[in-house]
Amino acid sequence: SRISHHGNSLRLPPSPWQLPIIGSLHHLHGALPHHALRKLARRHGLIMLLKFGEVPVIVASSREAAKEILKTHDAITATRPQTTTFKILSKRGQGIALAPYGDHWRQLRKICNMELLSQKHVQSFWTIREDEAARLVQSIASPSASPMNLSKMLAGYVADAALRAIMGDRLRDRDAFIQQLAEGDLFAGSNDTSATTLQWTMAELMRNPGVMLKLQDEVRGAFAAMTKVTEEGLQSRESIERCQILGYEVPKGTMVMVNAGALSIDPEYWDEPEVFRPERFEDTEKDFKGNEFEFIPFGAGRRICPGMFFGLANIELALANLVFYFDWSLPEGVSCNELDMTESAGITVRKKSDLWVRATPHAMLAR
Ligand code: HEM
Repeated sequence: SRISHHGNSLRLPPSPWQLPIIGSLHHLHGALPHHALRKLARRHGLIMLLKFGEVPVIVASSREAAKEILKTHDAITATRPQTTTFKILSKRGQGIALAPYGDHWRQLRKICNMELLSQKHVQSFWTIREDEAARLVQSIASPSASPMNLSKMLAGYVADAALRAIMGDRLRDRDAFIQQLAEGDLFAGSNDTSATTLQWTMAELMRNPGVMLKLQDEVRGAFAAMTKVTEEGLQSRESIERCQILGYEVPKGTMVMVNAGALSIDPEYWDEPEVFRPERFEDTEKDFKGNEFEFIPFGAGRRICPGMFFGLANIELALANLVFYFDWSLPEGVSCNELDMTESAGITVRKKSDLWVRATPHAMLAR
């Protein structure tokens, strides 16, 4: 369809059919939102215009469109929509992640970048991380005949490591505190993402014993001479001005979404994208830091995740410890191909069911 601007007729992106009040929302009903959006994009194009109720939303599902939004027009699209729902969710824009692009956000972002989440600060928390990783290893090593809920243990590790970095100490009533924090701020972005990444990674490794063995060999080889594993070794935006993306008009105030999940499993850019094959990154220089728009797990542009180094540091150390110290197996009667990999809906796509596994201490733990 077309709109008129100063007498010129401008081309809007294609849209699926809409209903009067709910707009395009019925197209998202019944499936996980990121799956439904990917399916719609296949039918209507790599850039399409939806309506979430009254709110116009541009969804970009190609590398080129993502680049135009997150690089060329980043200053125009870096704000967050201030709809009533967003205001409630963001406690009127006080938390950084949902704050509109402006002075309040700039100040919060500065604190994140210069203080808590700077690479220098993140490095300085290494003793906390090593300490928490050691506690995780100890709790896994405690002898028990029954399988353990690894999802829960990983979530606990991530929360303790983050809390100690932010607050200076572990909390006795951590779980209740997390429940409160999960509603807002910095902390929710930190915990869910890192714990979920670790849980999916371990689940994929359990399903792919060949990859698990390779990773164990690598980590055990690297740390063989040492006594322990050490550190040494979403999104939605809004346009504040009108602009054009791939020749299509994006009117001022349109919500703009880059479907980063769809890009990261698009066969156009990836060979067998749904197969867990970490080796695919061995021979490429592919960057995950917001420069290659088919792979932006931390976003890109002005609103790129400020907690990238913090998250990666926690994830890498925990994963290295898990595969260094233990051999892993599934509970009796569950085979690798039967492992439940169902996703659940949410800002972070969590694993629906917890990961239950058995850990056998590797010989190195005895040293
Ligand atoms: C695996 C771990 C993580 C992943 C995959 C991840 C991913 C993301 C993504 C995709 C965004 C949105 C970027 C955009 O809108 O363009 C984001 C924003 C954000 N993340 Fe993370 N994140 C992770 C860990 C963390 C951690 C550990 C922290 C804090 C300690 C954190 C704090 C934030 C904050 C504050 C924002 C909002 C930034 C803003 O709006 O300016 N994240 N993250």
